[in-house]
Amino acid sequence: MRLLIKGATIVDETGAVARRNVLIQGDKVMAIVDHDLEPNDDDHVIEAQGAVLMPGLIDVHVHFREPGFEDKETIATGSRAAARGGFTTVLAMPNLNPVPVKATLLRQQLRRNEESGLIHVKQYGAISANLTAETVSPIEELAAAGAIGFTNDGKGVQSAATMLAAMKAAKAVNRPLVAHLEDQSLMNGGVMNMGERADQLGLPGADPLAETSQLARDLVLAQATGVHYHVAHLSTKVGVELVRVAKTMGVHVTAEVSPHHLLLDETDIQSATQTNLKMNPPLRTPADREAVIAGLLDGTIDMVATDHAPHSVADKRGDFRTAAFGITGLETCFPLLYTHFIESGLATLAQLQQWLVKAPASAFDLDAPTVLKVGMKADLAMFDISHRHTINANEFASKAVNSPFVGQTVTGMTVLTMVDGEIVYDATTDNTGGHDDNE
Ligand SMILES: NC(=O)N[C@@H](CC(=O)O)C(=O)O
Ligand SMILES: [Zn+2]
Ligand SMILES: [Zn+2]
Repeated sequence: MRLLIKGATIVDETGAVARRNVLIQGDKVMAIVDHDLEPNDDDHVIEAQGAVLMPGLIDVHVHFREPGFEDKETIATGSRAAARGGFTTVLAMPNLNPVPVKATLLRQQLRRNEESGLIHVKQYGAISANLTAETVSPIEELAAAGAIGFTNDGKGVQSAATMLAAMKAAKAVNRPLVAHLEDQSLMNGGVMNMGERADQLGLPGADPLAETSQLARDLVLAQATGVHYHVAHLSTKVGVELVRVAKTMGVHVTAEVSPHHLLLDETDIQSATQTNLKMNPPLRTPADREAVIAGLLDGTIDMVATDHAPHSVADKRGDFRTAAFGITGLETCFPLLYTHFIESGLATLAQLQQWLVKAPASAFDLDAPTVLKVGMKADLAMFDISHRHTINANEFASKAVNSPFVGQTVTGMTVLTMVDGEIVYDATTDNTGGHDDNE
């Protein structure tokens, strides 16, 4: 069977926006034309009516929780959430139980991802055992087993010697080293950003120097080793400045920012019970938020990654002192960015495609399509950008509902997601959600 998508809005190879008819056969895009295509009798025809068709989105930072924490999310539910968000490739974090810290575990994990994943689920290996050990894991073996990169996400690498050894090993196998920046000695048991807001709420604040001092250290180590160093969830103004300077110094550094650090800051926290505003790194100041926006727009920050961090309702219960760190992101990313960056006129559709497709694919050397063209693998997502809706936790395909964006009205909705030419999400038959109102 062939799939004919009529009247889709695309960003073509030159970056121009055009209206096209797109023919998909097997796992490939066979034709992209501006004239009518006569469908065969058994062709599946979809009227796009101007919906935006792009290569499937790529998220280099997700938590799928399986094995170890299946009450929060599984590979099946996480990848359904990804498909519903228009993502066709994700890179899954290793804060699992067991942590994939040797080749046998990594291979098992890749098998799980392959068997249960509705989309392409790549896997990071851990820098060290338990995400905290000072001895670096067997990175060469893990790379040979298929690790896409290395990180202890969830924990900062406390020792410079450990980080240096990890970078040397990652450089030797030509895989990226991804850093969750958190110097434990500067955290003060913080549950939000240190400063006036934390004081007003009477909550312990984490010093932003925990991020920036470790970043400064790592950039120096990255320069010395030549490793590809990738900054996870960059959240501070000084951090953006450090990355900017490092790039001019020739350090091989890339950086991601999360939608929530672009769109929220600590002033959004009105009460300690709003636990869906609790995550690591914490929401920072308005000046930090402005700086990460500017950094994304000027290319200092390369890409957006959601840090999809599902937690159960029980884990997010209580207040900032007790609730788990982290929020979901896969199902709200596109509409939030579309609404606040494209519709508002701050950026173009081509830039959005850069942040969510091209930059992640190129930084992590992924075999994913990055531009809509004939012959491309049919990993595709289509978004209705005339559709406005209010984000509703009941509709999430994720097991989790811990999103601070529930209740916000946004523009843009995934209508179709395809992986290798197979439809993995279709809004017209979407019945993935199933959360009770009072969950
Ligand atoms: N971002 C978070 O607040 N939490 C993440 C861990 C992480 O990304 O550091 C999680 O695994 O829940
Ligand atoms: Zn992290
Ligand atoms: Zn994370």
